[in-house]
Amino acid sequence: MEDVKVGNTAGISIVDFGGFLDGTRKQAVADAMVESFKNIGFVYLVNHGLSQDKIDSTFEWLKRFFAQPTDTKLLAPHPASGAHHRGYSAPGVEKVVQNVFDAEELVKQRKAPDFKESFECGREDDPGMPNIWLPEGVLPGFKEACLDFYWTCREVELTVLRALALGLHVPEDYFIQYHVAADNQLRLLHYPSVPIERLSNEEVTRIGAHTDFCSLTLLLQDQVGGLEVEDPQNPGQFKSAAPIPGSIIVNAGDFLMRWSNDTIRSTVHRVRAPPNLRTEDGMTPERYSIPYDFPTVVDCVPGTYSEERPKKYEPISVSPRSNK
Ligand SMILES: O=C(O)CCC(=O)C(=O)O
Ligand SMILES: [Fe+2]
Repeated sequence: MEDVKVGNTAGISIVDFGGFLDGTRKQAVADAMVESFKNIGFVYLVNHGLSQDKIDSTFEWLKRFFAQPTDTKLLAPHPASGAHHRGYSAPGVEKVVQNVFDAEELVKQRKAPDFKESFECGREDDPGMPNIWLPEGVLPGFKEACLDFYWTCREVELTVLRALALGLHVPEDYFIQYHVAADNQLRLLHYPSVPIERLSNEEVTRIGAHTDFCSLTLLLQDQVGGLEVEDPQNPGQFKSAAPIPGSIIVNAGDFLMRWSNDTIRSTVHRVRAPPNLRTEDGMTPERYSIPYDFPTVVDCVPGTYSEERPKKYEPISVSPRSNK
C-alpha cells in the first residue's frame, strides 16, 4: 500500500489514484483511501483523472460569476425556503451549523454570519429541484460550464464509489446502486476578503464547524488555504488541510459513517483565516472552493417487492444541505 500513499498532511493521506484508474493497483489504492477515511474521514487524491484544465477553467467561471454585480447575481436567487438548494445566496444569508436545534442558540450563532456567497446547481432534469440560472444572455457560457463540470465530477464520483466498495470488501458496484439518480449538488463558493481581526474575534466566520450530510464530498479548493479538519485524537482541535496543487480532497459524510457502522469517520471541518497569514492591510485574501456532494437514495432492496407486493415505501433521498 505504501507506494500508492505518496504523502500525508495533517494526518490525511495523499493517495495516488492513478493505480486505480489504470487497473494496476486497484486494491492497494482502495485500501489506502479507505484507511484514510477510517483514520480521519478525509483523503487527498492525486492523478484522479479530473483534468487540470477543466478545474482551472471552472475556477475562472466561478470568479467571473462572483465578480458580477449583486443585482445580476440575484437574477438567479436561491429560494428563501431551506429545501430548494439552487441558485445564488448572498454573503451572510446561509449559516452552516452543526446539530444546533435550539432556537435561542440559533439566533446567537446567526449573529456571526458565514461571510461567503454561493451558487448551487444540479442536473437539469431533476423535477424535484429545478436549477435556477441567470436569464438568457447574462454571462453566456456560465450555465454550460457548470453543467459540464457537474457531469465531469459525476465520472469521478462513480470511480471513487467503486474504490470505496473495494476498500470495504463489498462488490465494486455496491455503492453505485445507491447513487444511480445522480442527484448531486455542485456548489460554487466565494469567501470575500475580510479583515483578519473580524475572523479571529469570530465576529464573522467563513464556514462554521460542521460535518457533511451526504455520503461523500469531492472538494476542490484554490491555493489560499483556511480549511481545517478536527483532529480525531484531540476533539476540539483542528489541523490545517492545506491546499495541495493538482489534488482533490474527498471527505466522508454522515451517511457513509452510518453505513460503515462508524468505521469511517464523518469528520467536523470548517474554514477559517489561512494559517501564518502575513498581509500589509490586515485583510484575509478572498478564497474560492467547489464542493460536490453525493446524496444517496435508500430504496427497497430488489427482490423484496413485486407487482403483487408493491413497494410500501418510496425511495428517500439523503440530500446535501438538508440539515443546514
Ligand atoms: O470551502 C471549503 O473548503 C469547505 C466547504 C465545505 O465544507 C462545505 O461546503 O461543506
Ligand atoms: Fe463541508
